[in-house]
Amino acid sequence: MAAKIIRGSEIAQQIRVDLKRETALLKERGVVPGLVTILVGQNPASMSYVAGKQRTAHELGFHSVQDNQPETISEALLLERILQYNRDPRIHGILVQLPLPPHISEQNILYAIDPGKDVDGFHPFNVGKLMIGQADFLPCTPAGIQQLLLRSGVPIDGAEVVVVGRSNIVGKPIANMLLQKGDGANATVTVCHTGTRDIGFHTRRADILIAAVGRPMAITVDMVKQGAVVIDVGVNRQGFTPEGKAKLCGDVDYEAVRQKAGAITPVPGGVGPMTITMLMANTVKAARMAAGL
Ligand SMILES: Nc1nc(=O)c2c([nH]1)NC[C@@H]1CN(c3ccc(C(=O)N[C@@H](CCC(=O)O)C(=O)O)cc3)C=[N+]21
Repeated sequence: MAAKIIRGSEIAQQIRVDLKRETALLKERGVVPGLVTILVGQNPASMSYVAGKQRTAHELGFHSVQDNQPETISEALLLERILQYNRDPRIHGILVQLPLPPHISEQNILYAIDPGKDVDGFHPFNVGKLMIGQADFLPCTPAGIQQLLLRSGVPIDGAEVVVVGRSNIVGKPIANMLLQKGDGANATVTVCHTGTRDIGFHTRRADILIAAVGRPMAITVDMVKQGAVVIDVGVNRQGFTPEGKAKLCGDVDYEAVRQKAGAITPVPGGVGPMTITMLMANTVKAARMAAGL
């Protein structure tokens, strides 16, 4: 039987309805969630992501600021802008779109963001809190994955989860989150990476397989257990649609794997829309925290 399709775009929409209501209630108390997205340079993919974030922030009624900086901006000037947003009481969330140009140290930038405004959850303080199960801000893509699983009724407690990929923004945090004690977690987690001897050996044991590799067709049907839940985090651009837009595909051989999996997320329309929505959820949370609510 073909897999159930986990529609991230629909689940994201449901969460946005709640966030919009919560934003309206906050506004009645004089608090308007404020988000700045800082984009350095003109990478087309980054421009499209940041536009999606701004559009969503507007829809929810946020105070939203798009700060575009030239590719040539110095690290010192970018740091200065961040410190300015750290002090700005209208701004509750600061997102610096990654990747940054090679002359700017990502680490220096991420360390400069006020941890209380770090809605990406990338500051080492927030990474550490996540590790000990006390996160204020879960990183957006892992938070989106967890919500997809929870809201699709996928059992996580006791499940064998295999994560393929060990990035700081997806692989490592989702592995940590699903490993925690408590609801929406308590899984047995394996993390595979480019140094893993036989990735298929591990993935075939997975009840929940999370692909965050960054390469099309990295997960083939022979690597998936019958009935497994497959979460595809890949956003790869391959060719163009007839309308001339970049065509997206994930890390999973979708057409083949959907015949074998129990459930699967599509690309687009799976994890991506959830990532943006969790950014909005974190911004609402940052605004509540700043107001002492
Ligand atoms: N500081 C920082 N924070 C991020 O959260 C961050 C980042 N840098 N750099 C790049 C990655 C990637 N990312 C995506 C967000 C939304 C979609 C998304 O909405 N995708 C849609 C399609 C969008 C399209 O058509 O281009 C979908 O999958 O349906 C994808 C990818 C956030 N990232």
